[in-house]
Amino acid sequence: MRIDVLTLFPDMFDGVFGSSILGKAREKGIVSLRTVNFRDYANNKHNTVDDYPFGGGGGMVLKPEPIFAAVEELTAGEDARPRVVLMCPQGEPFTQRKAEELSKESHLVFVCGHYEGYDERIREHLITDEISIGDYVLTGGELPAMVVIDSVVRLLPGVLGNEQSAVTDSFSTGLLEYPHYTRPATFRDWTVPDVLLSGHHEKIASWRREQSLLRTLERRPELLETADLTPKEREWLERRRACEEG
Ligand SMILES: C[S@@+](CC[C@H](N)C(=O)[O-])C[C@H]1O[C@@H](n2cnc3c(N)ncnc32)[C@H](O)[C@@H]1O
Repeated sequence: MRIDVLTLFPDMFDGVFGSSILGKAREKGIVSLRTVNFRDYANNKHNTVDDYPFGGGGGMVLKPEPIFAAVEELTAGEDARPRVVLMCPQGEPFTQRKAEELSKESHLVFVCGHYEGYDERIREHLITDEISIGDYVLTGGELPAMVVIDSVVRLLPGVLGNEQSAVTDSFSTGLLEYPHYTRPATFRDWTVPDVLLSGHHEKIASWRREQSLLRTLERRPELLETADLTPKEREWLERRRACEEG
């Protein structure tokens, strides 16, 4: 996969793109991660990328020309138009489903906004997706782009080793993940559930599924509405719910 990030602050990505899973994915050649400073595409002698908003008001607005020029150069000659993702607090809330969807693409371009925002024509005529990482406002799109890129790249085949798997991660199954324990089996009188020490794979799998269901019921009950559950599991959850309420 190829990922290009348009930003005015490329240095912000150095540590994140070179460390942990992203660094390894890059070393293995699974992903190419590149930052492009769209100030280099400014079409004026002072390299200005922002201007005052028409109609007045506070804050500066990112101009369309440098961002269009950068995206058009990065995507020139490609048969299919790549996804061009704008980081934006007004965008679609980011989810694991969206990460899965983006991980199927061969080329992604991320556009990081700054200041008050960007000229609306960028949204109307250049962007294919707008993503928000939550209902709060950050200074720029760099941190949100890092969040999205990390969650997409860890889903690419060959990125996660055996020691870590995305398959059972929270949200991948539609549920929250079950609790984990490791050695020692007893720590300060607190013991690990017996079943996990039993070596009985079927019992362990069924305990984990039950814990996943319970945890989701307690913390994110709305996820259960769309989760892939058996009729037996739905009945069991209903009984649990009734017990808790009654
Ligand atoms: C200060 S914000 C602009 C907010 C804008 N005035 C508004 O109210 O919608 C500057 C840039 O940071 C990025 N940004 C801020 N919060 C974000 C969020 N929750 N998700 C994604 N991007 C965000 C966007 O790229 C945005 O253009």
